[in-house]
Amino acid sequence: MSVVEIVDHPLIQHKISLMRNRHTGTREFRDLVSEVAMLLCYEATRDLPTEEVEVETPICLARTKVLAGRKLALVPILRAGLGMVDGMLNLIPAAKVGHIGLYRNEETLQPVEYYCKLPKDIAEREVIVLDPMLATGGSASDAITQIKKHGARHIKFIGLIAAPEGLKTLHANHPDVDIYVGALDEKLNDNGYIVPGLGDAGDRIFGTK
Ligand SMILES: O=P(O)(O)OC[C@H]1O[C@H](OP(=O)(O)OP(=O)(O)O)[C@H](O)[C@@H]1O
Ligand SMILES: O=c1cc[nH]c(=O)[nH]1
Ligand SMILES: [Mg+2]
Repeated sequence: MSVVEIVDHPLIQHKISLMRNRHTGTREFRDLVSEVAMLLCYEATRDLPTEEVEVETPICLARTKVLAGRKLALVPILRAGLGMVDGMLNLIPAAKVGHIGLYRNEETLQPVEYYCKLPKDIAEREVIVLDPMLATGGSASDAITQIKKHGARHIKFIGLIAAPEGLKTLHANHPDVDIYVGALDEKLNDNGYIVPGLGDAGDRIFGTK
């Protein structure tokens, strides 16, 4: 059974509220994206396997645990997913990073792919796909289909805010993928934006509007 989790930790709720505020500027917004990504990473990596090692502390020899060398890859969906990479790498610095470029056609809301560069050994890695916004779910679904075509079998998705439509579509298209989001919002508006949402995540991260 895959996981679909709304990680409504108080710190995440607080930081997402700051991000929703239209008066929050680019610099603060970017820091918040990174911080929330880090908090969601903590939850999404809870099931990573560990192994026992022996460590010499200043006091004695101790048997203790470290990560059991599972190889990870992060795949941000460009552009907005890029804002989540540094926060994730703070916690899992050994992860490789692939990139998938997608934008939504503003009229049809269908995702259009313009870039794909993944680690060569992606099929052997546990993959975490990153995108702050899960709106219709089309972009995340297409990105994961593309990653599966390259052989990856263990995939998780981390987003900051989801619409019910997006969560449903992603789960229906990829029932094997664990999904972690920081908030589940009310609905999509007629332009496919999440309500109440936070606006266009890419524009707010990069200051393009
Ligand atoms: O679930 P969906 O309906 O597919 O919408 C979500 C997508 O829309 C945004 O990207 P956008 O097209 O604005 O591109 P950008 O990141 O370059 O701004 C967002 O970052 C997701 O990738
Ligand atoms: O609300 C939305 C929907 C799609 N993409 C965004 O950046 N925001
Ligand atoms: Mg955008």
